[in-house]
Amino acid sequence: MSQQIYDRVALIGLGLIASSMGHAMKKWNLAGSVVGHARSEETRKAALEVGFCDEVFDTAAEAVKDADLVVLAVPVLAMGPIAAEIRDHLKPGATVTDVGSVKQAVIEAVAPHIPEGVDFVPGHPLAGTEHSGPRAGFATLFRNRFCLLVPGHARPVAVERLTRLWQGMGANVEQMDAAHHDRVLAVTSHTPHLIAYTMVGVADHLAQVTESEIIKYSAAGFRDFTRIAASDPTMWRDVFLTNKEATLDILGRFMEELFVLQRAIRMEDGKTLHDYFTRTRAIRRGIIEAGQDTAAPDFGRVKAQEE
Ligand SMILES: NC(=O)c1ccc[n+]([C@@H]2O[C@H](COP(=O)([O-])OP(=O)(O)OC[C@H]3O[C@@H](n4cnc5c(N)ncnc54)[C@H](O)[C@@H]3O)[C@@H](O)[C@H]2O)c1
Ligand SMILES: O=C(O)C(=O)C[C@]1(C(=O)O)C=C[C@@H](O)C=C1
Repeated sequence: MSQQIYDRVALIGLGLIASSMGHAMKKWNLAGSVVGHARSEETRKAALEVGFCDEVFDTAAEAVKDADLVVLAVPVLAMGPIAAEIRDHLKPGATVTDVGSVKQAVIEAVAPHIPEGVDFVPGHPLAGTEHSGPRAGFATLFRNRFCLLVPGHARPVAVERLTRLWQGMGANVEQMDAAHHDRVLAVTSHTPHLIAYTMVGVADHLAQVTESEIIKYSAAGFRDFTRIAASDPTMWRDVFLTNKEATLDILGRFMEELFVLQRAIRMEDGKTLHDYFTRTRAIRRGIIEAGQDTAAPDFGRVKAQEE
């Protein structure tokens, strides 16, 4: 049985990530109580019904009162206004964190509202699904996934405590600076999502392929694209608007490579295609091998948490 790390945790925004955190904190007894706020009554009711919140509040200001940890789990562009709303209601000594997919923009928007005596430790769990809302969460979402923390000026004791919470939820925690985070994520998450959205859009626009054919003949690769392209539109709109430069840079490089392959196909240059695919296959194998070494399930710890 894990040890409680916070007495009271307030989740602001009760969607996939917040509900998964709530479930995980309850399952492994990491918080004395979990309270929450969502704008809609329907979402607040769902959070109580599903059981990942003990109490819900109509406003974020009420929810954060007395909380030791406040988790901002709303779309990236909503973080700043929420921080402004809660600033005068935070408990002295509390920690504020967020789970946004972009870090520099969140820090710029939130940090100015963090009062003296409160620590801000931005974070980002590298785990998700294409589903959203309070019924989408599950306790094991973060298990064996990375959670990146960007501690900035936060006190080490606050960073260490939040690290223990994420570890308790099964994540491997690492620290990174915000600019590097945004660049890495532009490569590994943001641009791939944009490509998936585009590919599904292209298929949709092809007049000669009817919708039923797309579904009927959907091969595994395309189905994976449709899964990714089903992700929440508000969340991803905010990601691209706030990680603009890094995404545009990676997208530019992507298009350069695409033109190389396009030319190789037109010129029937099989060697270029074969060499390219050999290189990418090695990258995929490297990721899997790295997973076996570093990000592989720590069965001992997970088992201990389950007991
Ligand atoms: N879904 C993923 O794969 C994933 C993974 C890691 C991090 N994130 C990040 O986590 C955060 C939450 O994402 P999620 O997947 O849980 O989303 P979600 O859509 O499931 O939930 C978001 C919640 O925020 C609320 N909300 C939306 N706009 C709001 C506003 N203006 N003011 C107040 N509340 C608002 C929604 O009603 C909902 O309760 C985002 O910042 C996202 O970038 C998402
Ligand atoms: O698995 C998925 O559905 C995801 O897209 C999760 C994913 C990712 O790109 O890996 C999406 C956004 C995040 O900020 C973190 C994780």
